[in-house]
Amino acid sequence: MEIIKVSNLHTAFGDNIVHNDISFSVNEGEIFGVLGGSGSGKSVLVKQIVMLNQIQKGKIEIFNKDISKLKIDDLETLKLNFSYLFQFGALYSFLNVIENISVMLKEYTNLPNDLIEKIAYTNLDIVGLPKHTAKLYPSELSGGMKKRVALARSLAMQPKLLFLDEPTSGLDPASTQSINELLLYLKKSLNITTVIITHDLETIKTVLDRFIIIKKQIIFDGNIEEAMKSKDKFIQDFLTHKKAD
Ligand SMILES: Nc1ncnc2c1ncn2[C@@H]1O[C@H](COP(=O)(O)OP(=O)(O)OP(=O)(O)O)[C@@H](O)[C@H]1O
Repeated sequence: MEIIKVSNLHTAFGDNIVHNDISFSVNEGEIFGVLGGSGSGKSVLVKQIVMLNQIQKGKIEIFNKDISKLKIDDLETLKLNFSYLFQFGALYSFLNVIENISVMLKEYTNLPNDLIEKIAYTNLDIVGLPKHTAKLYPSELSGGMKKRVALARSLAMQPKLLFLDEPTSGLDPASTQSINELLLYLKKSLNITTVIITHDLETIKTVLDRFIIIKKQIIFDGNIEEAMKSKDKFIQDFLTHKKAD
């Protein structure tokens, strides 16, 4: 089942044409990648899907609903179904780990505090962080741990759709691998549909079910095996990192 359907999207800022007739869809339960060189419009595209940026021309449907036609109340309800980790890992420095994980639950639900704490501890465990990290502050965490806390905070709202912008950026290879393993574990255990913007070759090869590569238009839509077989030089260079940035 298609969860997101983007049709004939055009986006331009002045003379700068960023998206020229972009169409693709994301299926339920898959980990879908949005790839492309720097400035190719990945962030703008994802922000349009999560309704942080306006759609200029074209259509985006989520759960079969045209998001530009929804009334404000229906939009707010729809937004509760997804989490967007913009600048993945940005935590509140003055809150400890468990308070950071609880933030959204406190803001968007009327659940009692003891239940919020229980949910927060469950999500701490889901992302593989031991209980004793609960009272630590962000300054006391490694980069990989911060990303896990940010992920736990998003998962606490039980989203059906998760958007991750560069989930492994700034991490060493070992931490990157463990975040990639976590993403695969989450897919298996929670069946969330995930859209990831990434440049990381390991993530592209091991985590993504399917991906698009954009360069004004969609120049590739498929899985890693299909991409590897492509004769297109840009795609080959992209997958060997000659053109990923
Ligand atoms: N509000 C805006 N006003 C004008 N131009 C914008 C605006 N937002 C984005 N752009 C332009 O749109 C293009 C795409 O930007 P975007 O941030 O989506 O790129 P990206 O693919 O995510 O790049 P990167 O990998 O470097 O993060 C860029 O040329 C950028 O300068």
